Amino acid sequence: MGIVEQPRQPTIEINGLRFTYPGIDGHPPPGSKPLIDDFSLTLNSGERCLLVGSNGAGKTTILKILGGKHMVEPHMVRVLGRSAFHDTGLTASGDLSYLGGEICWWVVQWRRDVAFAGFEVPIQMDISAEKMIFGVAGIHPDRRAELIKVLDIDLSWRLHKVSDGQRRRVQICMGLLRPFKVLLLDEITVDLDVLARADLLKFLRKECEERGATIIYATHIFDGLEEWPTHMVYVAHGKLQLAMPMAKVKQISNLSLMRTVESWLRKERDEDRRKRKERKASGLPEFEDRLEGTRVVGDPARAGAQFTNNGWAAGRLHSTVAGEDNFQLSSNRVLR
Ligand SMILES: Nc1ncnc2c1ncn2[C@@H]1O[C@H](COP(=O)(O)OP(=O)(O)OP(=O)(O)O)[C@@H](O)[C@H]1O
Repeated sequence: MGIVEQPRQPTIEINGLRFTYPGIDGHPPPGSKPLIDDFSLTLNSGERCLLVGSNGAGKTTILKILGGKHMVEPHMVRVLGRSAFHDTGLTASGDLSYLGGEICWWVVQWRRDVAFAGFEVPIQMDISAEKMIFGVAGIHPDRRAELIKVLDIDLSWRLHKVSDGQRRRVQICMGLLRPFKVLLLDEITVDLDVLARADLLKFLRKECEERGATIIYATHIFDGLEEWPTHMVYVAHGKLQLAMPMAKVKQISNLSLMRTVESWLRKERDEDRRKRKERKASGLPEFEDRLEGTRVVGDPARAGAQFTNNGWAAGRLHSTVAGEDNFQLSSNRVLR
């Protein structure tokens, strides 16, 4: 099938998003500053957007909000014109799909730790890849066959015996079986070998070009990504720093994608260090906005995360990075 010119319709609309993780009482801790603040972005059908930023910048949080996993006011986030949190039909229908780095429920379910002679012994249920993949009802056989081929899955794999990368391939296949309209990828390719990753990226690109799907992909791995995205979004401290088409990124930086992102993060880190030094010199605590004493709810895997959040400081980057004047800050909510 050839490339079809897709009509430009916003599939993802983020309007002045603000978000703070709730404390133990389900409300943001008093006096806390929002983790995500004044974040606006619009993406259209067919666009593939790379979401980049340093560790703790807020990428996963943004993707989870878009995926309907955290509640925000309905007008702040619209996916296919609907509120992802309030309209559960979006994910139930498969139109919106979120694939995160976390091991999903069925991986956890077949590994249960049992007490045996005083030790915690993991027992694993013996399930085949075939049973998992063919267990999903209502999938077009051609799409299923294509994904099995793209991800090079051996249907006879017993999932308790395969490698992490092989298990991840099955997880990704399950997540892509239904023909999504919006796909949110939170670095899911770390375990994949170079061939599996390249073939998956090619498949995802085709999904956008032929079916008009929209993809946001948060990653720290830029190998083989040079020609993949149509747009780039850079987030720092929960704020949008840059949102632009890839062609423009290439205009403002003649470095490779990885070196370009590296230069942005280096500038950001240098600026953070400078601000901390200034605070310290003026007798203030080096880190702003400590959230000690709050408890985290909603995501047990992150239960300790609040204690590493001390470096979070409000405020947009004041210096610009590669491309200086070409930088478009969060007022530029539409990517062109
Ligand atoms: N459930 C939670 N409760 C409280 N704070 C959280 C929770 N999850 C994440 N955070 C904090 O929110 C901030 C942003 O985290 P997030 O996971 O969104 O960052 P990220 O950009 O995806 O980082 P990375 O590149 O390391 O994956 C971090 O400072 C983190 O400590």
